[in-house]
Amino acid sequence: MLKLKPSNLNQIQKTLNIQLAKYAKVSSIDEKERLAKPRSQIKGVELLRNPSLYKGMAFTIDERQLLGIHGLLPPAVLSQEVQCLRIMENFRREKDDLDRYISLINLQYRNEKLFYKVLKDNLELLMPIVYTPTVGLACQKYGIAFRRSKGLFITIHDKGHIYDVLCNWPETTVKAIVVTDGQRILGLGDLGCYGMGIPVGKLSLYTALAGIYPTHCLPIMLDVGTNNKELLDDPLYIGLRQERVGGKVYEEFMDEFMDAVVARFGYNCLIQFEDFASHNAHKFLEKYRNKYCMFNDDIQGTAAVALAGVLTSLRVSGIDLQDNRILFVGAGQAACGIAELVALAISRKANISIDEACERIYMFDVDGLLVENRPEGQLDGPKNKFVKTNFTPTRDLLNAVEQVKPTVLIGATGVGGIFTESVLKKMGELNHRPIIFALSNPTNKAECTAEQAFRNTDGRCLFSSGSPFNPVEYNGKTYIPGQGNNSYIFPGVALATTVFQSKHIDEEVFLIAAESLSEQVSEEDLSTGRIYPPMKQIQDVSVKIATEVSKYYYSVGMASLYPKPECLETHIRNQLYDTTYQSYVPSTWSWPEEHLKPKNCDQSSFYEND
Ligand SMILES: NC(=O)C1=CN([C@@H]2O[C@H](COP(=O)(O)OP(=O)(O)OC[C@H]3O[C@@H](n4cnc5c(N)ncnc54)[C@H](OP(=O)(O)O)[C@@H]3O)[C@@H](O)[C@H]2O)C=CC1
Ligand SMILES: CC(=O)C(=O)O
Ligand SMILES: [Mg+2]
Repeated sequence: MLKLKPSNLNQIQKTLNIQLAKYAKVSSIDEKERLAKPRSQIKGVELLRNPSLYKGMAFTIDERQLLGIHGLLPPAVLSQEVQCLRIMENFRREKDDLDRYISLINLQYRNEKLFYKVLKDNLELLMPIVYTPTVGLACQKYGIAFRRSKGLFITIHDKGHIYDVLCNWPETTVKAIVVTDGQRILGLGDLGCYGMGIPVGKLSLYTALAGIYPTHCLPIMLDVGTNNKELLDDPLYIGLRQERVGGKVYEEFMDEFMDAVVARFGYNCLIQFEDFASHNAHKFLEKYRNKYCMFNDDIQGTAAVALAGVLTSLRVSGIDLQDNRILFVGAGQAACGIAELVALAISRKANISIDEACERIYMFDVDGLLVENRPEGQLDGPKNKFVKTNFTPTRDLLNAVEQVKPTVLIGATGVGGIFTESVLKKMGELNHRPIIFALSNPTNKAECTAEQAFRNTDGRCLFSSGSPFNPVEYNGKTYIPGQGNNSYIFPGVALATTVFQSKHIDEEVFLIAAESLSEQVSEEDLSTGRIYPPMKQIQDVSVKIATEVSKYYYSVGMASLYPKPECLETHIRNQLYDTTYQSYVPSTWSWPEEHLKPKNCDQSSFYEND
């Protein structure tokens, strides 16, 4: 019997390694292709139930035979383009937006590539369905809209076992999580477990607007109960039927969740906080921002999109940033987040302190203008730095506008119509080009409509809203309202963070994102009244934001991807999710025979007689 000499074993191994390394170089399958292949060779009916692999009638006859699904589909083979036509035809036939939402979400559950192809190709039409405003309606009606579970539901009763629940998620590579506890869903209040529509919707935009792989994204609902009585009585309610757990138990639950994510998916896993109640949003941001890779979209993402809108509008109004008076209506997480970032931008631009910058910023909350001597407790929290002296207390917004004489009016209250005709007219009287943002979502919570803003300011205002409005015809001119929504920011920030594996996201990132977004608004856009780039350019916008943010990550040593790619933008573009179907039939190359045998050695010398 022949036995290998141990010394020669090493040599064979070495030679083989070199050959295999060469081979691997030639045939290296990149991330995109690897993910597109049927994982673990999923076949048969299981393949038809896997949304990341499913292609519907686009499976070729060869694929159907090879994968054991021949006969399980109608005989015709359709291209993805024809499938898209069918989806859009059905979309038009649906009777209302909720039905359109349900059928699109069903498509996402069934065939991810087709869903994202259709969404990307029809962004202006479909964004208002998968995102605000319809996603708000869908959350309110989630018991009816619910078809199939998507994402993870972790309840307060899982406390002590959160890591185990995370281990039930089938994907091992999760790069981004959007998490909510459902307490402040858009401007709709506490929707408990029905709020899951928001993480699902936000992550759909991670893929559609920034090309982040859907398999890398995980929506999570932290169900700690709900204080919404209607939901507790709703027979279709999908969550825990109990009041919200708060206090120490809730905080311990959150701490355990953050640590469990790191243990399961690593320090680089990005955690986007979404639609928590204001006090919790601020508290968790302060507590976790330096310890985990996280950000709060309602505070920081919103801040960046609003600052970008202000910077762009100032190109038209011609007033330097530091010379503006900015009045916020609402002093919650969105308003305070924007105010703080604007203050940072002013202090940098004018070379003044943050306190001096805050002097240019005014706030009006449910109890009126933020002035000194309010009853105890009313001025606590981040709004405290914007309290003014020398102003008369008022609960009347028009009076507040008359006193402050703002050049910029920003609403983030969740109170529809609070910018009345007289408030808007006053803004028009005070300013040649008033800047008016009605940021509250969904549409019926907007502080005013686009039409009200343009009409009451003789078409002179620079307007944006959180939810989309149609173009407005006024005095023979068409005005295109901007959509001041954090969806212009979070996809690009998440793209840079996941591709270059930053372990933290600091405030500078949102300043950079805001500047980058503003710079991408062309003079042509401005001439039509747009203060944000058109929605159809948004994937490109996200890549450019990601490029600027990644330059910053490398400049301060926050990136973990080394060696640093030569061109950051090209590297980002190479990572993007591709919605075209991949072929599942093996390509025709064969393993080259000569790579299997060790070269330049006499094989007989490897053996010795037993
Ligand atoms: N466009 C976008 O990208 C985003 C939009 N939003 C929208 O902004 C809105 C607010 O969200 P958020 O900041 O998180 O909510 P919060 O609950 O944190 O803040 C709401 C604020 O509005 C104030 N308010 C309520 N009623 C009135 C009133 N009648 N007059 C004046 N102020 C009032 C509240 O006052 P008090 O503090 O005294 O209670 C509070 O300061 C929501 O509709 C949300 O959808 C949020 C994030 C992003
Ligand atoms: C857009 C968004 O994040 C919100 O309205 O809460
Ligand atoms: Mg939100």
